[in-house]
Amino acid sequence: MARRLQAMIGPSILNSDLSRLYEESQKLLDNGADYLHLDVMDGHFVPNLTLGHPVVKCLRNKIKDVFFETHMMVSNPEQWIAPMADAGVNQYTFHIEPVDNIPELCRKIKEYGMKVGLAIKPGTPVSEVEKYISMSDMVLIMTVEPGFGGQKFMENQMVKVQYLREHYPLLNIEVDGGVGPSTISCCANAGANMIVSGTAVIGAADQAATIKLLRNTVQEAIDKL
Ligand SMILES: O=C(CO)[C@H](O)[C@H](O)COP(=O)(O)O
Ligand SMILES: [Fe+2]
Repeated sequence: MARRLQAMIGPSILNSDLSRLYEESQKLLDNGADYLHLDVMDGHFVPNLTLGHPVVKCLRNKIKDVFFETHMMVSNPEQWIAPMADAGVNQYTFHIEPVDNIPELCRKIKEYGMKVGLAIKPGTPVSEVEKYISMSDMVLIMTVEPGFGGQKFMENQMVKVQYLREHYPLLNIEVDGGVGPSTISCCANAGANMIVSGTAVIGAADQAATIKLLRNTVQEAIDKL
């Protein structure tokens, strides 16, 4: 059977009550999340700090069979490959902007048994990431400036998603930043299939219904491709 794109919702726990990281994560999964998007910041690549591999490892000890993606907003992504692999991360998504040898990093991430995600900031042209698609499992198009949750969705980034979907029909394309019920159609129609949503899901009165709405909107758009 031919491979088919799948709509997947990966909530970001960035704006949740981080003192209850496990409970908040488990609640998201019980409410239908397909994977967890864990935002790692180093206070250098972005002006904020979040969590690192020790916390991811503790979370992994409590949540066994769920796909963990770490979104590495760090200046030296090479440094954290081994610790994140050891922490049980499934996909290591890094920003290409500060990296000199992207193929080498992709190779090393795979060597450590993780999938490769390539992320670009809003100001980075899609041509910069296109060169490395064959070495990756997913491309992340940021729809806010990385660093903080709760920002406004940048609709002008959809041209990048459209371009990638048109040229790479089976590529996993993720969007991240300001995505929720009011912006999901835009992402779905452009061709994104992996959806990160933080504030909109965490703050939803009905988390399960919100996750379902996001996934259904994306799956319907994919099925029309
Ligand atoms: O990478 C991120 C910020 O740099 C977060 O994943 C993203 O902001 C999700 O949160 P929200 O949906 O609230 O924007
Ligand atoms: Fe993120």
